[in-house]
Amino acid sequence: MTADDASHATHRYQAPHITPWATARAVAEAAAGALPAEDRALGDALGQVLAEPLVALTDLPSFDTSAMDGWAVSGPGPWKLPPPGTQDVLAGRPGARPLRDGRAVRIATGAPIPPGATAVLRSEHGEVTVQGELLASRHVSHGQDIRPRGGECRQGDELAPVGTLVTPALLGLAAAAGYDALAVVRRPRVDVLVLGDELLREGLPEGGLIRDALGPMLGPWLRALGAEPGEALYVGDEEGALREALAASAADVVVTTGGTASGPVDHVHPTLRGLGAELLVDGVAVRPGHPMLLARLGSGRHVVGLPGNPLAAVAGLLTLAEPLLRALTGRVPGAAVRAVLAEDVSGHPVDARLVPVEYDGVGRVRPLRFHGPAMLRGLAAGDGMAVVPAGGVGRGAEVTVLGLP
Ligand SMILES: Nc1nc2c(c(=O)[nH]1)N[C@H]1C(S)=C(S)[C@@H](COP(=O)(O)OP(=O)(O)OC[C@H]3O[C@@H](n4cnc5c(N)ncnc54)[C@H](O)[C@@H]3O)O[C@H]1N2
Ligand code: MOO
Repeated sequence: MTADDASHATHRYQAPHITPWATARAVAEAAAGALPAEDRALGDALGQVLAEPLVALTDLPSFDTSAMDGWAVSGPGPWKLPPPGTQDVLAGRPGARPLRDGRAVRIATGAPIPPGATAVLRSEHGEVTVQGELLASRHVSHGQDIRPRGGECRQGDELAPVGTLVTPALLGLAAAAGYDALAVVRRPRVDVLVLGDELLREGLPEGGLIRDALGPMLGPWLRALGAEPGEALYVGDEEGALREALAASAADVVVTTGGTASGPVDHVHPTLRGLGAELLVDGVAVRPGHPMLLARLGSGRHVVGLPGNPLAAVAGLLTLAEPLLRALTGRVPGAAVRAVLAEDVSGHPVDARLVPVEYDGVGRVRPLRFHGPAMLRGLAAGDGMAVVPAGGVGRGAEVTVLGLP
């Protein structure tokens, strides 16, 4: 044995260590911290996470405003109206003239309340007499249907803390509060390397070749997890191809598919070994997907090795890529979703199982057929993946359900 062989023999890769499923997720989440902040225009920030608190840049509303179409009135009625042809008070038009006691003026929803107005009378609650006087058909209380300046927030109020996911609703709030851009955590760049000479990128499977199911699935899935995925890159099974592809990538995370097992062309372990990578997780006690791995390259970048069987790859995505990307994107974990099983689900004797499930409409989940490691049919019909502990669980038991994008 040469010195080089000896170092390999004692290296951690040579002693496969199966990590419990929950531990693997915790290791992946702890493997990285949030990436630096960047400014993004509102239109480009969806799905990123606030790197700074959202602080109101203005009072909201920023002026006293009418909540209804009708008349701005001053004091108790009846009220005198301005002569016909006088300008109404409309939304977006500044400079409403002051209203004296006993006077009223027509006003639109969202228009600034004229100085001196004490309430808004809704159009359906007022009547104009032939003498041109406005009468109310019901009592008008002081301040009625006036939205006061600052009723929602004052300038400087914190509207959302650091770590908040930028949703469509948050974009609307940010715009209302005066923002054109947001400081958000940069999206991790992820390269997807699809391994395998047997894969076709279009057309029908033939002659022992099959369609690549992972390239088309992983990009959108990674984007939903907050990443910026590149185009899938196809890496042949020849010696050295994976090493070159890893060396050429400048991404924060490289996700590989296939080649994690110990077949003759399974290059992931030997390549990582050759690069001196640190294996943080090397095999997980979960079915499908147990050959999945997580490694850190010398540059500090991470490699998530997903098994080639498509449902096993999804198990690896949910177990390792999701927590790692959650850490890199600064997302806070949502509350675990728990649901009651509508049917018994058999378990693996020692490993956890991830089983595609659908909601049954009354808050329970039922396992789906076509859940074999090489199948996506159950998953594509599903609402989530139930985590079934070793030994299985009976109908009526509660399980954790991992959501799908
Ligand atoms: N002797 C053993 N053999 C295998 C073991 C084992 O423990 N001992 N584990 C099995 C399990 S479990 C899995 S999962 C696979 C993992 O294999 P790899 O990650 O090395 O993946 P491949 O061998 O490259 O492919 C497995 C399977 O998946 C198909 N595949 C691969 N890529 C794609 C793709 N992009 N789209 C669709 N299908 C894909 C590939 O054709 C193979 O059929 O190893 C088992 N073997
Ligand atoms: O567990 Mo493999 O990951 O069954 O397909």
